[in-house]
Amino acid sequence: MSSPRAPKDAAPEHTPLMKQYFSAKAEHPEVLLFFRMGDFYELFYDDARRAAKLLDITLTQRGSSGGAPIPMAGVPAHSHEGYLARLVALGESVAICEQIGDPAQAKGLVERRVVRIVTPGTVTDEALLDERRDTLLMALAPAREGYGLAWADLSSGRFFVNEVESDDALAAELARLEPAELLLPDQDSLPEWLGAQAGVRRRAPWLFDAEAARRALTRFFRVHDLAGFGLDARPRATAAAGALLAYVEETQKQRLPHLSSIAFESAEDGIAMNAATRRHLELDSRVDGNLRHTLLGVIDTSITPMGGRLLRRWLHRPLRDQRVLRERHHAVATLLDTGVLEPLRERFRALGDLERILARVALRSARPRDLSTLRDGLAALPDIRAELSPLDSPRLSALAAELGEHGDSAELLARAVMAQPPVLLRDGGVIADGFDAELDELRRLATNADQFLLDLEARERAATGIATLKVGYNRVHGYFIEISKGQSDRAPLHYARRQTLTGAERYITEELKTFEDKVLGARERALAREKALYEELLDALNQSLEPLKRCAAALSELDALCAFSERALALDWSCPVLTDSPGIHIERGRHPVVEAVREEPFEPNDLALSPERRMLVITGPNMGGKSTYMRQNALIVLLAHIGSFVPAAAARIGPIDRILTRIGAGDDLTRGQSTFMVEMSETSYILHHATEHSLVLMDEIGRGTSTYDGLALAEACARHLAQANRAFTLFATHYFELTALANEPGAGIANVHLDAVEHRDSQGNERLVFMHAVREGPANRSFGLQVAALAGLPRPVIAQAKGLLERLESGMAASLDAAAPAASAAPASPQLGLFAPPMPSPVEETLRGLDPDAMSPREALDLLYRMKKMV
Ligand SMILES: Nc1ncnc2c1ncn2[C@@H]1O[C@H](COP(=O)(O)OP(=O)(O)OP(=O)(O)O)[C@@H](O)[C@H]1O
Repeated sequence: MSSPRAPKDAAPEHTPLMKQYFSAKAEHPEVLLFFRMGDFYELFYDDARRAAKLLDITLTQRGSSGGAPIPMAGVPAHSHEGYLARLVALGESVAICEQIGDPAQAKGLVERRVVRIVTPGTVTDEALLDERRDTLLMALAPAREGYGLAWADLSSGRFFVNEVESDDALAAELARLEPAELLLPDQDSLPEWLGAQAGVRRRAPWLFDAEAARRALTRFFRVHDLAGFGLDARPRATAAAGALLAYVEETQKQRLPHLSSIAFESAEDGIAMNAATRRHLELDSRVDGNLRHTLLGVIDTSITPMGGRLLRRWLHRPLRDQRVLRERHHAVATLLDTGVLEPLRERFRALGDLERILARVALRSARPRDLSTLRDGLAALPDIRAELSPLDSPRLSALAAELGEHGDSAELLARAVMAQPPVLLRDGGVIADGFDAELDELRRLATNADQFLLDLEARERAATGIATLKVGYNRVHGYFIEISKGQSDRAPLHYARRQTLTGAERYITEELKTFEDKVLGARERALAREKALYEELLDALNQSLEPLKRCAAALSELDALCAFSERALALDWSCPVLTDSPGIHIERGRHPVVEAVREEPFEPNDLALSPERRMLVITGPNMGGKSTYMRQNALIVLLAHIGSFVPAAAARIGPIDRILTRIGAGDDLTRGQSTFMVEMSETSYILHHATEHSLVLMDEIGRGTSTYDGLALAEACARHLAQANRAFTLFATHYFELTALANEPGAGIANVHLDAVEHRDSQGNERLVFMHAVREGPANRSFGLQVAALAGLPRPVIAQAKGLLERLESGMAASLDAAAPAASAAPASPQLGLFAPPMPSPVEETLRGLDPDAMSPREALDLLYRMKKMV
């Protein structure tokens, strides 16, 4: 951590300015200190070295203090936001030390104070935030069993808590929420992987004390107890919330009226997905970084950033409550059927990011354009309500009611704020003309001054008859009437001498003095008045903060639901049916992302899973579409559970508690685990967590190790999933042996396959055409060599492989003739069976030919030695 390394014993020799710096730095040793000096924020010592490296700015020196030169780096105050954004993105925190009061008025050193600390999880400045992603601060309170979790989004005011019982559940929550900053108690007992999370900040363990937290929270929220937040008898969550609040208060150093309540978010209410599942299904990220080719990339056509953030939250937390989901589905259908979709979406364009604007209003950092956007947004409300009012949808009606009226705020903003205010309040011109008489007067004075002076000059010339008389101004003496020396004896008596120059005399009159008093500083006073009015405006808006926040939340949800409708219409999706009876039935389902990306038409496929048919073993050629089929079904189930329509002709889905996947592509080798190790730990997670309400995808399990080990593991896992977990499972495999599982009575396992056909094209080249259609029964060929040829393997290698394959297959055929009845499950054209009996070995031949009863002990021992040599 950075700290000034200044010579300690030389402290008395430090300059007063550096003493001021050290005292500020001493309070914030762990973060970079931006020390305001005039038009710059300066960093010193180790902070300067660190910032120079991170920001690629020049490291210089500023004189010396305490007998040593002071390393220094600085950023201009007017453009410091860009630098802050970069530091925060790099996980750094920055304490902002401002000059307090007016430097021009200060006697001696101007006072300086740290006014706030910008940290990755607490930023609220527009420039430092990702528009379409929440920025979360999280605190974690470990208990003897499980953990308490609290997370807050200061840029919206949302504050949640939860409790989890295991490390697995904790990891899943971290993967879902991806906090920008994670507060952990500074103690050794935490699992090692937690410390390796992004954005970890260690805090003193006593900050995570449940009883102290309860007191701090009741004080902060001004409540008697925490029962209203669902926090009574939840010491773990309370401790986490308290630790979070302490950090927020410490860094923000101001009131936080938008943090107005805490909500308990139970993990059981959502369909559980762990980090691997989110990654495998490419919900909102991809290994190649192409975000358009993710599920979110396809479904997010929301208009407002707040709508987009809500959609992402929904996507990461599919719900289990079918009543809520049915209401969303109904709302989406209503928007579609009634033709209000486009007019409504058009209105959303005026809205902007009301949610974050309101947070900045609460934090009093809202800028003029935030207020004009809020004004325009509120002005759009009556039209939005009018579009919604005739609709017959419970959810839409509830949202219309949540919007509220906000006539007072709308009217106030319409009167108070200029049509197009400047970016910053600093130079004024924000408060509209006609809003405040005093401001109008001050502005009139400031702008009319020039004309007044010209008029005065003309009048005085006429009155005195001195044609060279001039009215002027200088900083020291203020306004004056100037008459050349030669004419000065003609100056009227009421002219009071102000200044004598070599060639001229300068005078002041009563009228000019009065004018001067009024005008001098009119601009400054107008600005001060504007700032005061701006603060009053923020006060007034803060009076209505809660209803305004509810309005922004309702608008976000409307935007998200409209995006679902728009997608359903544009992509021809249908409304899923959620039922209480277990099973998943999908007709003509498609993969939303593959379909959007591919130029050729997508082949739709059905899925039927029920309590009697729990597992599908999926076989077929490489490139045949197995992975696509599995993922599309998971995505359809997921979309149905966030309230969206789905890419299928029809879908009927029973209760689902988890989606669990093991899919090979994009294995994360950066975590220092081998491919096989990753495969097995993900499989182990699935076998431990899948229930009879879970949807499990297993893609080519066992491929990461030797063939026999792999097959044995794959079969054992498939059996366990079908018999012990009893999960709804899609099991894609190249191990043909697994197709025999379907023959076991009562196992609930069926075979489906994908196919390809070979044909010669007009040039006589062999071509492989993938059918992409899922059919009942096992596949009969794997086309591995043909796919390898397609991939460009050299012809001699393919030719040699063909020869080897033929030899292996003929060996197989011979052994199959004599083989056990298990082989009867094999198709007419056999694949190579790994567990088929191999050719007899010389040792076996020898054993078969001997008669142990006819051998002496000595002969038996000799034979044993000979056989040992044979193997
Ligand atoms: N139903 C479909 N309709 C059209 N194209 C499809 C369909 N399914 C898959 N595809 C295309 O085929 C490609 C290969 O599919 P996929 O990766 O699912 O095959 P696979 O059987 O899992 O292959 P492997 O066994 O080699 O992993 C996909 O990238 C996609 O472009």
